[in-house]
Amino acid sequence: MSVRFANNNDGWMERVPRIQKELGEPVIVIQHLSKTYTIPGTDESVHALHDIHLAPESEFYPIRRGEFVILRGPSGGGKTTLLNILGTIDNATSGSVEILGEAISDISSDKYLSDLRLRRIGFVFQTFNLLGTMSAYENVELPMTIRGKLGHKESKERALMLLETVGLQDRIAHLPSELSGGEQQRVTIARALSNDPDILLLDEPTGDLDTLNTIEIMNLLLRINKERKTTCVMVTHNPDVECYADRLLYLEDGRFVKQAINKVQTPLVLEQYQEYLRKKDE
Ligand SMILES: Nc1ncnc2c1ncn2[C@@H]1O[C@H](COP(=O)(O)OP(=O)(O)OP(=O)(O)O)[C@@H](O)[C@H]1O
Repeated sequence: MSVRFANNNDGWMERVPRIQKELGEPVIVIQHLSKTYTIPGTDESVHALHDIHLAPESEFYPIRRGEFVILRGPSGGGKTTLLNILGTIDNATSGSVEILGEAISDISSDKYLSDLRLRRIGFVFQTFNLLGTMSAYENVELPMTIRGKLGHKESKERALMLLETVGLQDRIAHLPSELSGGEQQRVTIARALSNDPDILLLDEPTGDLDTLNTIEIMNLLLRINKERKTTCVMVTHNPDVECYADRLLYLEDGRFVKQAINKVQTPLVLEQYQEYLRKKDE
């Protein structure tokens, strides 16, 4: 699909389809973003992203504060690559990336980027990545201890409050190995929220979960997105959770090929969804 450029940036929000929810200012803007991986020891390279945009001038406009965006598309399409670049854990080969009004570039220092990640971006992956020797409570408290902004009492209170938010007030002393997959993912989400990030980046957060836990985790994310206005960018292969997004972006062969808007975010209802899955299997 072609990228349509206007003559200027003025009034781009007028072109954006209206949704029920109020969104804020742009928090992710990318222009001419490309990523090529070179395969070590060979002349071969893989073009994971090709000149993509999330920009005022493009039909794929910037991601705005409070927006819930789901990235979909076939395997190898570039979804994780894009998420890693947005999370500043990988570099673009060319193009520009602006996160929360700050330009990210090759010359951004490691200290600056790690500080940005610690303060303003939360990560949730398919595999829960919890520290196995630490309790749920200690896992959630850790990023606050690393940041060092809160005193011990405040960070303890905040960790307990976050564990309550994700419904794990009765599991605070459990080790990850003593928790179910859904519970571990809740701890990961609580940990990702510990420094009150502006953006949550989620890579297949329900990939390892059953139907009930998928719905519970998606409902939790929806609540966080709406109540805290946390911008969510989530990669998933599950088309059934598209209803949770404000916007769906489809990436194929390293390019955005399609975008769809949900005027209203709609949670799945467990019984109806189970019935739908049963009928689909018949
Ligand atoms: N570290 C790497 N080195 C070389 N090639 C890579 C690397 N990471 C990703 N790629 C390649 O870049 C392309 C995009 O990969 P990416 O993981 O971003 O796709 P994806 O859409 O997330 O796929 P999936 O849905 O299977 O997770 C693929 O062809 C992949 O093989």
